[in-house]
Amino acid sequence: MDIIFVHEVRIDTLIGVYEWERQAPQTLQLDLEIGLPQTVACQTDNINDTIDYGKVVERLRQTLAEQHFLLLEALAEHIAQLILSEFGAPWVRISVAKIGLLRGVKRVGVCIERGKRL
Ligand SMILES: Nc1nc2c(c(=O)[nH]1)N=C([C@H](O)[C@@H](O)CO)CN2
Repeated sequence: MDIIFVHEVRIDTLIGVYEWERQAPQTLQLDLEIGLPQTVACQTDNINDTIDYGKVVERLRQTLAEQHFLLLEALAEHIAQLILSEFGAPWVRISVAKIGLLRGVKRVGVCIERGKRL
């Protein structure tokens, strides 16, 4: 299975379990690995035969402007299901991190995998 990766995507969104976190957006850093359903684009050189990572990032920004979550886990699950269903990927790994939230910690977050590696 071939994999498209999109690393260090920064997106501002309302996220968090505490009231103060729902007053102002926080910057999240996302890393995505997306399994490709087929390898045909390697031969055809055609964007229509693969998953366009530009469209993935655009869709991420759109959905996180519209939907807000309490937990990083729920946000990661939402993104994973969106990529599996809308982009036809068989497998995804999604990491979502808050930056500089805890003193002395660069990033905190979650990483989930969904679907099947072909
Ligand atoms: N496993 C998790 N732990 C925590 C989360 C989370 O989303 N997943 N969130 C918080 C708070 O929102 C935190 O970011 C603010 O102090 C705490 N722990």
